Amino acid sequence: MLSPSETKKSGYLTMQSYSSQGKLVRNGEKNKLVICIEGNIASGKTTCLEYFSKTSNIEVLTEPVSKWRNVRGHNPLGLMYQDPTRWGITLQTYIQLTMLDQHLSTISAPMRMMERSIYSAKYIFVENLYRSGKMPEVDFAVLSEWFEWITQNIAIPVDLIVYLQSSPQTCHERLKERCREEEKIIPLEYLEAIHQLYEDWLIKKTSFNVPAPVLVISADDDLQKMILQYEENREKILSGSNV
Ligand SMILES: Nc1ncnc2c1ncn2[C@@H]1O[C@H](COP(=O)(O)OP(=O)(O)O)[C@@H](O)[C@H]1O
Ligand SMILES: Cc1cn([C@H]2C[C@H](O)[C@@H](COP(=O)(O)O)O2)c(=O)[nH]c1=O
Repeated sequence: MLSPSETKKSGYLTMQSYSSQGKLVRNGEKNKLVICIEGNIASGKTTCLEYFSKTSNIEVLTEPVSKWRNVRGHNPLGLMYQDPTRWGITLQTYIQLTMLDQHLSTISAPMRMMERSIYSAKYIFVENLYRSGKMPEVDFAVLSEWFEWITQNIAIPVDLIVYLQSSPQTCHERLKERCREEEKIIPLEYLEAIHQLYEDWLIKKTSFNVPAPVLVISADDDLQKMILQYEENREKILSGSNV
């Protein structure tokens, strides 16, 4: 372990000190806001990020789905949808790594808006695989140990969660329209299960720790109305506040 005075440089990451909770923290980015856009599959997260990417002084990070579809020639996302019991751990281990990589990468602007988080990968998707009986207990235990080690030892600050709250039916329609090959077999029931986990986490707050205040935006509207909502909420989002 590094002592607080030691510095370890690992490319994009300079870990130099510990927080008051004893976690490794990055230096120099204390004043930068991190906003995570959360929501069901095809709820409109990427579209929302595209809209805000036109604002100056915001860095936008979309989910690294292309990596999940192609790691050294393999497609863990596709494999997971074909056989979740066999490949769920493979996909979720890789997603956890790539999300951690995004959280720890240097922020190039005063504010970062990113799609989902290491938290939703675990609290929504791993949880869903496990609860639906598609992830073996041992796989869930190993992923949970990894997640707990990461979140207990590394500071992963999030200032605001913007929850795009949409009905599973809307997401199902949009998902069919988007037509990602791997997702063609997703039934409405899958989106309903993901929706319920999101609601328990971010609205009822009865399942897992919520790492930041939550701003809820209803996302069933057409694109024009969504833009109006984004404008109505612009100030809150850009100041990292839900009030
Ligand atoms: N408000 C909206 N009304 C209609 N279609 C939308 C809306 N927002 C996004 N879409 C479309 O729905 C699909 C999923 O949107 P996307 O932004 O990729 O969702 P996510 O990133 O949450 O998975 C895309 O085809 C997108 O063009
Ligand atoms: C974070 C996360 C995502 N997935 C799957 C769900 C979707 O098929 C894609 C992400 O697409 P979206 O349109 O951005 O929602 O990846 C998963 O299976 N596990 C996860 O942890």
